[in-house]
Amino acid sequence: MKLRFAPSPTGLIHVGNARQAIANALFARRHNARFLLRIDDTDRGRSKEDYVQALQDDLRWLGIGWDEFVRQSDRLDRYALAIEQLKASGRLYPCFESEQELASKREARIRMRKPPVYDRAMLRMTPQQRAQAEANGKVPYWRFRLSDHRTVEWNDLVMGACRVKLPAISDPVLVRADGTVLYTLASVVDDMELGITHIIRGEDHVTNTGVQIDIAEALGAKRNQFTFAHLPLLLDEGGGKLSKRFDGLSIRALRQDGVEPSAIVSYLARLGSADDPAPLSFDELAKSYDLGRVSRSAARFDMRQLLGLNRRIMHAMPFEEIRARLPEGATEAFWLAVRGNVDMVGELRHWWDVVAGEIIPPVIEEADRPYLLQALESLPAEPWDETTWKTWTTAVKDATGRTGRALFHPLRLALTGEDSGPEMRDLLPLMGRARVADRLQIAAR
Ligand SMILES: Nc1ncnc2c1ncn2[C@@H]1O[C@H](COP(=O)(O)OP(=O)(O)OP(=O)(O)O)[C@@H](O)[C@H]1O
Repeated sequence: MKLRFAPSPTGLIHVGNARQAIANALFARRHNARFLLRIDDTDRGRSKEDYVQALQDDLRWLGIGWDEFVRQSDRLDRYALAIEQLKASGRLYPCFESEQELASKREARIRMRKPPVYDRAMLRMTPQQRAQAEANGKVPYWRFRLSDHRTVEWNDLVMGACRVKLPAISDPVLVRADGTVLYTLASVVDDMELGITHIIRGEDHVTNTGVQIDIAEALGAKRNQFTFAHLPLLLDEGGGKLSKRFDGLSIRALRQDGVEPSAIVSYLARLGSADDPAPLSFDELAKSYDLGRVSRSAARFDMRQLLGLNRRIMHAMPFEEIRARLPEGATEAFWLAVRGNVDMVGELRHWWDVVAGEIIPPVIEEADRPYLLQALESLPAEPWDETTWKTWTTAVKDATGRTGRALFHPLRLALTGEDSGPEMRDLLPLMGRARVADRLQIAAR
């Protein structure tokens, strides 16, 4: 068995693309299959080298590796051979109509209430007419002649029984006038020659699949040579289509925000499936990965759910795993104190400033200011440990008669600048007496 993920390097990969990469990688791991990363860069105008690098970095960062790597731009000679084969068998035919001519034909068909399918006029062209067109300086592009009357059927691992009626589709252009090949053909040639057995991709390719099965068979593929799985598209939070052109939900942006790769993988692996997203390792996810449990309707990306998963992963993360990404000087005690209160790594800086740096002095209610100075008088001498907060607040309670929120809240606010956060019991020894005394005085002003 062999699978492939085949992105086009036309932008930063987003969570929708990543969902396909993850589905392929998990399925490959589950079935001990080979996994190929194929760069679909036949569109030279839109493909960028920087994106080829970026998508590999993003996949590696997600923990997705591959056994083989190919680029379509290195395989142009293979496509040229396939083109010759299809020309020789009469399945590729030259066309000369301009965009404008095609558009007016389409409009005419729509007016006549006929489906706007290409009428194959060029198939009826005589050799003399063709010679005449070329003599006039026209260079043909080439369409694939789809099988007549055929309905292509396959049993999709996600969508179930699928059918694509070829007569309802225009013969696809496979070679442009400048001789460059289109993705539709290049992809088929690669899948056949590189031994791909399972094609997992987005639902946007369902029609392509009907066409590509017909092309593959014209090139000698067996019936049902490939097994297909089309995953529904992932929509953004507003229900819109994700695009590489807007990078808000790119893997790169989530990484920069400090979201954990394992949270993204866990979330996308199970989003829109019968299994609830859970913080699992890649191997654990692979063990139970089942395309039959993926829903057939579009899934919607939900940032809150992803952050919820991220939070769960961070809460359980040992110090050694996070160490390199903590603010400089941060200790294990700091990590254990704050990890229950952060959604993302990016928020750690703030809590490090709270215990070891500066905070913006909070605004304290007038009535609480003298209270803070009273509390300062009861502040125990160092050394401090996790019992200090209790000892101190008990003394403050006895001295002031305050209890509950009136006792604790002004102290938390004065010391951290926040209404809530990690346990004060844990923060206090990290702050140290001098910083605590200082903050009480500043807040009481
Ligand atoms: N919103 C989406 N949800 C799920 N899968 C998607 C989504 N958009 C694209 N894909 C899938 O991502 C894989 C990589 O495709 P590709 O790189 O062509 O992505 P694309 O976002 O459609 O690119 P482009 O915008 O450059 O056309 C394909 O399997 C495609 O079906």
